[in-house]
Amino acid sequence: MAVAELTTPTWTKQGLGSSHLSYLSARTSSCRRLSFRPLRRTHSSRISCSVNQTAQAPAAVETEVPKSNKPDCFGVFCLTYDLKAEEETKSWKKLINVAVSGAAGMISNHLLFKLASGQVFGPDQPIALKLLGSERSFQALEGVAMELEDSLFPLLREVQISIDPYEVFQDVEWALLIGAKPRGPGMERAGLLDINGQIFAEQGKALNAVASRNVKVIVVGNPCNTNALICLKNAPDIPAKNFHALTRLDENRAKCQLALKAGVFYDKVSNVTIWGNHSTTQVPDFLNAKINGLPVKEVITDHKWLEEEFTEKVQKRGGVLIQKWGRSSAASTAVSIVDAIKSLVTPTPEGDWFSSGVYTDGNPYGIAEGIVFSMPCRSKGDGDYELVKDVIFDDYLLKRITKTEAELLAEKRCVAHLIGGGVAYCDLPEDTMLPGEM
Ligand SMILES: NC(=O)c1ccc[n+]([C@@H]2O[C@H](COP(=O)([O-])OP(=O)(O)OC[C@H]3O[C@@H](n4cnc5c(N)ncnc54)[C@H](O)[C@@H]3O)[C@@H](O)[C@H]2O)c1
Repeated sequence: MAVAELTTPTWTKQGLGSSHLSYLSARTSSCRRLSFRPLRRTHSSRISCSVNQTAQAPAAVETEVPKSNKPDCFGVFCLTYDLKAEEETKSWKKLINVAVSGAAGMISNHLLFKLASGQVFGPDQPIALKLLGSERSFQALEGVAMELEDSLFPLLREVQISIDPYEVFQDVEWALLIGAKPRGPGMERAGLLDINGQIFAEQGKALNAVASRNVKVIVVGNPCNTNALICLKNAPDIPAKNFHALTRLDENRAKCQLALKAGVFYDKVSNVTIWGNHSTTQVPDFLNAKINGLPVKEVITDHKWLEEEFTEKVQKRGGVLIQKWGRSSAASTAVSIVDAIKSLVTPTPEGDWFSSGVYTDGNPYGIAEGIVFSMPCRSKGDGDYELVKDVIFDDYLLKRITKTEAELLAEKRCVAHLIGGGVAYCDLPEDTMLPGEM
């Protein structure tokens, strides 16, 4: 069934201040009828479907001035615009609440519009966006919300902006945690782990207190694996399995490099795992990866390239991009967040898998427990995942996995004070932040 489509509305200002505009008419693409429910009115007023899109003069409304009963909403999203219950059950799904932190940042500037358009959760999934920013970014956050208003996305039913995670995370089913502090001049990596770790400890506590008990959390802000660990340790009432650290951009970059080397389009590349940390110790796995269903090592016979250049190309991609573009890779990161969500809400194609940084407890590979480590996952499309069992290892792969594992264990020691592990002890061997992601 076609999705309701909001068009140029006839509107009226109702003395509530400039942000309180009331939609009086709307139409659907299939010319169905929508109901409009001004808040605090006793009746729903049914508006006929109209295809007339010429600008109409503002119409006076003679009923009591509607006031929002959604104290935390933004502008036009304080008004309810919903389908009649019986239409809703037939066509649209129940509203989902999605929180995005760092919502005024560069990555979010791409991601939010994908979420609101239906590209991520589907064209029948209405969405409430709850935007978390920092104090410094609050005005920019209002700007973002205004752009969302002006985009007239039919599926976008609510927008809330705040700097308080306890407000923003209320009842959320997805939390996309992008906001983090960049590394300041002279700041050691350990310093960044601590400063951002505190943000994720607080956000973990807030999720634990107010989010849906089955919330899915994707941590993007760096260092994302250890931030995800901190977050999940501070949210003991939410399954640890629900927390992810984003390594999908690395997977996508690895697929692109393999496709380029093999001279095939990237849809022919499958079964690519990124093992470990989202840092320069990450391990893009070419042993288990396939091209046209064949092992990569059979298709790319230049094994020296695979062992010596491929990994570096994946790791340095962000840095090269900054040199060309003058800014970091926000658009492709947003795309990879979309990919990561879609991988959890749609069944994984037969025989394939995707990478995600997930909690290691119970993993079948012998990786140390109690850390967040990127591993190969499959999903039935229900938001959950299972780890893939039928992968192979050789000495080359194991050696590198051990190195990235050691790094994550060192990061864990560094943030012990934030995860209930006693006194922190920081012995990070080297700086392994990915170029371009400070
Ligand atoms: N995992 C990945 O694949 C990947 C890829 C690219 C970037 N990153 C990381 O994502 C993060 C965001 O990148 P960006 O380019 O959007 O940065 P950005 O600086 O453009 O945006 C970050 C936003 O977060 C906000 N913020 C800071 N502290 C906050 C807090 N406590 N709560 C809410 N918001 C807060 C800032 O005000 C800013 O608006 C960085 O840490 C970056 O390193 C991760």
